[in-house]
Amino acid sequence: MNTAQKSLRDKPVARWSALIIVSITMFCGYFFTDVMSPLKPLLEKDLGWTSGDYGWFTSAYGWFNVFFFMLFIGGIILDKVGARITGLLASGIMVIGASLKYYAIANTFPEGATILGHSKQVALAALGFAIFGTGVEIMGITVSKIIVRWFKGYEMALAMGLQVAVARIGTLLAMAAPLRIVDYFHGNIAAPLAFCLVLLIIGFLSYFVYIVMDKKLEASMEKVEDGQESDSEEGFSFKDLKAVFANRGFWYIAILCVLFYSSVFPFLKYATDFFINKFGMAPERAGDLPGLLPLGTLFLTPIFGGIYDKVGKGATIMIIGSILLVLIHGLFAVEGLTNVTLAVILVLLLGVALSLVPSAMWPSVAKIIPEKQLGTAFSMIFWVQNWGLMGVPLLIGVVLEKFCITSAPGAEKVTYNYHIPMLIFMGFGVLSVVFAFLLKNADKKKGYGLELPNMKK
Ligand SMILES: NCCCC[C@H](NC(=O)[C@@H](N)CCCCN)C(=O)O
Repeated sequence: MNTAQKSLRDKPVARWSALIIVSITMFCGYFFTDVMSPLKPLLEKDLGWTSGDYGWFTSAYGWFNVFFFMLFIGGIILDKVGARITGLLASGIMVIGASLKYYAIANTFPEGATILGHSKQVALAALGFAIFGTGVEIMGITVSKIIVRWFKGYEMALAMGLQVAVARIGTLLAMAAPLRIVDYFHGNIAAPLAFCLVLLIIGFLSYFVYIVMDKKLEASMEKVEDGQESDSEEGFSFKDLKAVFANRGFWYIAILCVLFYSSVFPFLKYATDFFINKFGMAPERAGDLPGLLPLGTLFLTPIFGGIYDKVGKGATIMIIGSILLVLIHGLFAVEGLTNVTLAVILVLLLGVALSLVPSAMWPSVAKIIPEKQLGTAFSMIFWVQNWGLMGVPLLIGVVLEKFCITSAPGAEKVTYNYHIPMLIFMGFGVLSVVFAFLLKNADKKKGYGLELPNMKK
């Protein structure tokens, strides 16, 4: 009898239950990450923010991750103390950061009070978002490692795809719900944040259930020969870090990651405003259009993940997704193309791209990097990616304010031409294609197995 069968991870109900629990925590995190995006026009109109303020505030998500190496520290903690404590800390940090952001938006501050050249409100909201961003990103690497722990040798890409799909429901709600919630609460712009905060607390509490499951898994793994993978045994070492850095495949995937995501998530931060300005959509409905993007990914990410599990072709999937990005942002950039049906099609296609690349990229990390270095590797990839999540929204905000205003100075409503921002997003797409090809080439030479199925026969 195969003793490996006795581990808890070998029981489908157990591993899928673990996945559901951690997915709920991430869902809440993704909802909060993007909840302010559809509110950009309102922040400008009601609270007097500028595009520059908005870009700066949005970039705060990555501040601590990038400059204080919080992902790196999170990765070390994860590898040292394991997913139980790290996940609890991370989701607690999410709640703290979100509370501060809510406080900033829900209150008014004396006029003229500034911090770092921004109004006190913008600065406090940014600080809250920076704290939250640290928590949600560390939670992201923790969940990645949890999935590998439970699903390696099983439906790993499908599981990662489903987790991301559930998280995308959070993004979907973040696009479609906030303006409706504001409306329902008679123009209270902080109401969507309060709603999200409650969800985050639920996500935090649900993580306690995972902790119980993880303890049981560890106990069951101690009993089997070939599954001795307890958290305490996987310590961080600088040797591991050196090994990760010395791996060319790691760099290709990390650079592809920052380029690809730089043209998707920062785009989402401005998408509502873009559709209002370019396609003339009514502000109350403009959030619905970017909401279509995560909608498609809900179904497609697990489908593409399943294809990768069974058929392989991971590197090719990433190339196709990157090429799609170039086409989509290229068409968005064309001036005069203002047909709403076209916008819907392009957003849906962006959803396809956002399903293709992540469904193949994340499971591929586990093929390039040995499991004991995975915590370190995921944290370093997220660190590289956070430069884009931080820098690109800031860049777009500055570009909009400096070069794209089309309304007369002092006009009640500021309007923008999004041509240059869309060209910037397209540029990231072009570079993604280059790095996706480099990755495929490296796979051929080094034999990572990116074109091979994930599932054991
Ligand atoms: N197993 C890894 C899954 C990562 C999913 C990936 N998330 C990220 O890259 C995060 N670092 C940033 C999320 C920003 C959310 N708006 C994803 O595709 O969502």
